[in-house]
Amino acid sequence: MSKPHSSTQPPPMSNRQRKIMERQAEKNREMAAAKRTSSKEEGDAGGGGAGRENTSKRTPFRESELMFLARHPVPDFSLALDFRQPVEELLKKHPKMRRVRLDGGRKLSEFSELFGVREDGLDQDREDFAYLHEDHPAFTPSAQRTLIKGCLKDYSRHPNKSNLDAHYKVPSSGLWDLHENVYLNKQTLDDPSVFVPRKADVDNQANGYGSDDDDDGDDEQDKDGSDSGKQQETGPRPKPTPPAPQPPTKKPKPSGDNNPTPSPQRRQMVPITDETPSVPLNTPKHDPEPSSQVPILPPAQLIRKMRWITLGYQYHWPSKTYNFDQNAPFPKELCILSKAVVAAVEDKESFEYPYSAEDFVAEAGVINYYQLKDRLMGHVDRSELNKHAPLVSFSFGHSCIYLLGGPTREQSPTPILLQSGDVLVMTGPCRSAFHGVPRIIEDTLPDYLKSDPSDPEWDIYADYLAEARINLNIRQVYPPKEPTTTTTTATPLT
Ligand SMILES: O=C(O)CCC(=O)C(=O)O
Ligand SMILES: [Fe+2]
Repeated sequence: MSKPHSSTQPPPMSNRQRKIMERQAEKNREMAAAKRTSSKEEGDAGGGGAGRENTSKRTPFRESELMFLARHPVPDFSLALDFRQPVEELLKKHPKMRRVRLDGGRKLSEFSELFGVREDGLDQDREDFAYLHEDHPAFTPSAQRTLIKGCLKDYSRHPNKSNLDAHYKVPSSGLWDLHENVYLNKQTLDDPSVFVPRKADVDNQANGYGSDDDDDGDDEQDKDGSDSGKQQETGPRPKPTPPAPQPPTKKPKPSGDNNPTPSPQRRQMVPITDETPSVPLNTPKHDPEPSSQVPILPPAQLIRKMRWITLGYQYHWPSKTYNFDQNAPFPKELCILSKAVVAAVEDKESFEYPYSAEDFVAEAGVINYYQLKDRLMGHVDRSELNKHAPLVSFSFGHSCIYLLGGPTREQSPTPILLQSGDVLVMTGPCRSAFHGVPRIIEDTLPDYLKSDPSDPEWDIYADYLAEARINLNIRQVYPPKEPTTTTTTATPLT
């Protein structure tokens, strides 16, 4: 029953009025977000940071970002390269595109059974080309589900770090397990231990959370002034000495300096600029102060605030460099998988920039977790010492628009529709191209990820994916141990 409205209250709105107002509010939010991002970028690039976007100075990359992140009008998603449309149409629509035959190399399924043979027999030609047809995803639905489970449950545990670690004392068993316990009614929200406490509140207290393998290095850092976080076994591969640090063209800002109310780090809002140092610096790496303001949330909500986790050599976002003394064990299946992808595209005649799969070692990875409204602004991944090794990237869940630009933001980017199960390899000059994800596209979750009648455990993952995209990307950090002569032909990458 609706209440009669009093004269002091505004008159009730019609549905139409409400819709118009909501649309306007959304528009205002977008414009404010675009302004914030652009002023951040201008600030980072030393462009004055006036806080206002000078439309005449917008780069083609920025124009493209703005077009795809707009909600009204809805962008024309058909502008994006869709590798699953019939190949003739794809090539006709995008005359600059080439089709690369991969049949000289080994089949992906020889490397990993995650590239298994489809039960429906639709396998012919599947591995012949560097891009894919709708009926021939690189990953079978069940392989995608396996990797998604890995990304959410297994790889997100310590010692791998997540953005939440800066402010929360996440238990060593992982946030997903806690979420699962509540989801499966093994624990209820009446149980205080299901709420992950703030780091600021529990630091220096015996709290039952954390353990040796929960050590994030913060305390060590303060103690001795160096980035001496947890030392991990680095394995049999000797660490090459990193080249002498070069002074950055612009001083990297100390972390958390302009973030008075820290929230779980949103990597999306920290674009990497042209001036980001191209080699890791051996400077102390400071983390933001744990905030006493971050909300205490039920696991189902906190899990949606997880934006990234790092695998292998732990990446330090505030300084955009690696922590070379924090090398978490790299999941073996991901080493095999990424090597298989590099092998599939190695040394083909069509490529001018071969990289030998033998030289490829998966040493670091990032898993990006996107909620539907999230975005990752244009950047170049330039923190790895090895700028020639391909970057191998897997997409799961909702589709996105991926903008692939050139060496500067001046080059107009190519929008690519990345769908669940797609594999993207950035290699050759493309390895140092600007790229970003301005848009996750709603209602694009494939049916096979919405439910799995054969797996009752899948429901919790399906719920999460109903509003999410996951990107797993894998990098080689160091140059190969014994470089082969064929790998050094690439043009220098800035
Ligand atoms: O989400 C993606 O597809 C891209 C992620 C990315 O560029 C990165 O993590 O550096
Ligand atoms: Fe990237």
